[in-house]
Amino acid sequence: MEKQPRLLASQLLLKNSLFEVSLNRVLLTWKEVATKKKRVSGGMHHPFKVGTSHGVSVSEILAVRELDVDSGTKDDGRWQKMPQKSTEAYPYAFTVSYVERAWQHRWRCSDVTFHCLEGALCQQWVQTIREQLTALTSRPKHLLVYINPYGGKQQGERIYEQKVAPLFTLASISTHVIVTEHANHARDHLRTEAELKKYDGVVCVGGDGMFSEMVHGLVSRTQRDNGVDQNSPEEKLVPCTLRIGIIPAGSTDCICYATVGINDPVTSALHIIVGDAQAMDVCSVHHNNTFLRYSVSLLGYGFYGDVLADSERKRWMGPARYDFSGFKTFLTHHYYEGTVSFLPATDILGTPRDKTRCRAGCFICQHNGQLYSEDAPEICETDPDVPDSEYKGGWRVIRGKFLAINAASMSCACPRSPKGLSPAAHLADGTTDLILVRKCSRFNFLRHLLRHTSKYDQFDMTFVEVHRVRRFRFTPRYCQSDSELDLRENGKKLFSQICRDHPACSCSPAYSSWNCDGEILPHAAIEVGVHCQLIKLFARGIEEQPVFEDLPNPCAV
Ligand SMILES: CCCCCCCCCCCCC/C=C/[C@@H](O)[C@H](CO)NC(=O)CCCCCCCCCCCCCCC
Ligand SMILES: Nc1ncnc2c1ncn2[C@@H]1O[C@H](COP(=O)(O)OP(=O)(O)OP(=O)(O)O)[C@@H](O)[C@H]1O
Ligand SMILES: [Ca+2]
Repeated sequence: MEKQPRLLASQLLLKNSLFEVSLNRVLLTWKEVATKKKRVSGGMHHPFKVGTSHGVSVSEILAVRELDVDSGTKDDGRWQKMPQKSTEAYPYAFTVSYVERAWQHRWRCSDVTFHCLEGALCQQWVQTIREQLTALTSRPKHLLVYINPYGGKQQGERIYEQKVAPLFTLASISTHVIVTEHANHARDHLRTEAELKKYDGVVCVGGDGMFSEMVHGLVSRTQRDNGVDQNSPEEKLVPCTLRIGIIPAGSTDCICYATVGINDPVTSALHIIVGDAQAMDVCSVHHNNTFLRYSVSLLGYGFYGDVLADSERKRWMGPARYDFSGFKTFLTHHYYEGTVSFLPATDILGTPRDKTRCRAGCFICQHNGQLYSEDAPEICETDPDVPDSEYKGGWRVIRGKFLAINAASMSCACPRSPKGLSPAAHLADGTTDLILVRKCSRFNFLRHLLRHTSKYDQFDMTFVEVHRVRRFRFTPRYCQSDSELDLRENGKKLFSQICRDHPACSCSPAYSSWNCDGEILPHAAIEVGVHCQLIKLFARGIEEQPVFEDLPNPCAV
């Protein structure tokens, strides 16, 4: 890294030891200096350096405040006990709050207090650090916050008040907080009423369902403001400028997992405060040229659709409903017939079987995002060796009986499956991973499911295939027309009809439902397109390792 000119350097007291403290445009560092004098050549007394350096990136400083040492209080009102020695000899002090990395991608707010000999020096430090922070233009100053009081374990309000609001106050972020009163309250407010010009970002406190509300509100609003028709599946959508923050308080929190690495409210609040940005792909889902919904994580037909449909009736069970319904759906073992057509993404870097993972600063997302913005042609080579598939104008067509059809636009990592449904999927590469699980025995399907929780490859099975695609369509076998909905309402009739027609079948119903990020879609026949980097989150992707490899953890102080 290019050496940055020093802005300030002083010897300050920290926990009764003298430190050489230095600030440049990138780093605040401090290194212990021995207090014992040592005679060196030339007859002068020089302090000799002991201990190791501690450093924090300026971009990860949350706040700085002067301490009123005489009265023994911080200016945030909290009492602080001053060491006797420092109050006598170093009567002025300031505290720097900064991001400290803890276990498993968690971030914590840590404080370090430096004591100065003179008030002017103390003020100079505070002022210079404040100027540095003001220069960080990506940091939000005004946020619009929506809290779902009923998400997950119904702890949204408590989590926000106790863990998040104090951090926003510390970082001088002003908020307008709305506690939602009904489902889609946040979505509709964002889409029609919210004065978005007043804010630097929107935040939701809740689970994936609340995040989905934010996406729908913000994307729809942006298209409306720019005169784009959402109902046209071919339309290129306009990216949203406001970033979205998620304070996790839901049942699955898979967006948090995949974008931050953990579902921890404090960690997410800190990513918002430092003004992180992570672009994300969004899929639009249409039926017969009518817009249905957007999806950012999972579009699942068959297994995950059936799990969701069953679990919706058991919301009272809380997050455990998914395990209960998952077990039940596994036992029912239904398969569904239909045709999947898709446009493979052939011009991009990366495949769903890669060992590399989408991580902070992902090169594949950067590269493919650039390709997408240059409107590279989507050409697909034909592959005559693939059985029961056809090619039509670059599209591949596969007919079959499927236990599950899943499209994962990101890994979908979550506590149930830390590597996710598609471990090598990318957050912002303009593609979704289409996973086809064909009809197989219960035992084999269990093996496939179990591999989501182990190091073994869930795609390395004869009945599973995975394709990285830009668009796809699905048409269920028993319904090629608009009468699909009526038929679905008359499901029982159709079910028995099919069983009469196919006496050897295992009595699978004709239709499943699509699980679209945890919402049931009203149609089985859908068309899906990926919109590369349509939204931005207050996140940076999962960090691979600590930023300062050569410096010890600042929490050592
Ligand atoms: C044997 C254990 C196998 C475990 C395999 C687990 C794979 C789990 C993969 C989870 C992927 C979640 C994708 C996230 C989707 C979100 O947009 C959405 C909204 O929050 N969540 C769900 O739809 C919620 C969907 C929740 C689905 C839970 C499925 C649980 C399956 C349990 C199967 C038990 C079989 C036991 C046989 C003895
Ligand atoms: N005030 C409210 N009353 C009832 N439902 C609400 C309210 N506010 C939001 N919702 C709806 O609650 C649903 C679930 O919320 P949320 O996503 O926060 O939690 P969850 O379902 O427990 O978590 P996950 O989506 O991660 O499984 C959302 O789809 C949202 O539309
Ligand atoms: Ca993607």
